[in-house]
Amino acid sequence: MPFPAEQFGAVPKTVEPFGSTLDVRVTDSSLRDGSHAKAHQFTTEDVRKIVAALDGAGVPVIEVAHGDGLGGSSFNYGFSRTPEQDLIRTAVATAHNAKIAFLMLPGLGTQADIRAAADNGAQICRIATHCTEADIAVQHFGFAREIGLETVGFLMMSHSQPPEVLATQARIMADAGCQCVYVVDSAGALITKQVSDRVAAIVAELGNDARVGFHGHENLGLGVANSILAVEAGATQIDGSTRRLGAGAGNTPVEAFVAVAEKLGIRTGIDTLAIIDAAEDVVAPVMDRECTLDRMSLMMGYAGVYSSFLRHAYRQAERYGVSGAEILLTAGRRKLVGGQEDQLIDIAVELAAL
Ligand SMILES: C[C@H](O)CC(=O)C(=O)O
Ligand SMILES: [Mn+2]
Repeated sequence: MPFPAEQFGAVPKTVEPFGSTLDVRVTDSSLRDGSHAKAHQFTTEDVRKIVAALDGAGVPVIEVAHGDGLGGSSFNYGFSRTPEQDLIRTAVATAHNAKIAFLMLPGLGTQADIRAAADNGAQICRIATHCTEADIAVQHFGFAREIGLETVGFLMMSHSQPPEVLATQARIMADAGCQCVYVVDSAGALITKQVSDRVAAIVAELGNDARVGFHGHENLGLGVANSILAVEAGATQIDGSTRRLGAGAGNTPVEAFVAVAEKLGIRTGIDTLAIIDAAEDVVAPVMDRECTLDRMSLMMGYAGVYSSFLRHAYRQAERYGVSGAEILLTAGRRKLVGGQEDQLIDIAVELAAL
């Protein structure tokens, strides 16, 4: 199989090897990307139950934060029920083996938020920018490394740029101290080869300077397939959410990815049967509803819309009595990006006036 663990012996000096037993390191994002699907209403008890189950199944990294990262709790993005640092503290106290990661978007979260998360025991700082704006994260990567955190960079809405642009942006992140740059399919719009080409371009650019990861959404039903293609193209970190608990139609389901990986001989270190049970018995009961590939989610993949817009679009459709699918199609045509949630209101108002 083309997934030798030995490849991690060659990681650059800035990147710690995963060890000799993993081919791919999975990050479960249910407690961060899933925050969008829960309208940011996670409780410490939800976190305790889910982290205990994921950690028990061998998930090596668990991400916890507001859906829009540290500092995301706001009028524009939606207020958190529980302060995110409380959620992070609970996750750290619960996990025996898993590392706890958090997300932050420069401009929303601050260095003080990063410091607080580190003080609360989080070990991995994931910094997300729109995929043409890596330069706004340079000081954040530097700071996170300075205080001893492992770093990940998210190039959001990666479908919107060609591989060579992403490679240039990945270089900016790696030079700033980012240890793994992710192709982030925020809209769930990437289709098979489009993933391979983007991952391969970044792998070629970064060489041994940093790893490459892939974060998928299920809006076109391709999360698992795209993630496997990412691994074949050289990605060594893969995101998913157990039971697909994430924005839009949800993320790559960790339990399905792990099952497929096992069959392909790709070692994730996760117990397939235990994660299948965790999905059914622990994560599903915490969800408001299943993350499904219905008309609205499919529209996001089809039109290239940021998955976190889903619940916002539902809300504005109801408020102004217009079609949610039309809101999303218009958002796709206008190429809205994360942070422009308020423009969904403008679109709904315009549709209502037609
Ligand atoms: C802030 C976003 O939810 C980050 C993410 O998961 C994505 O772009 O996808
Ligand atoms: Mn996401």
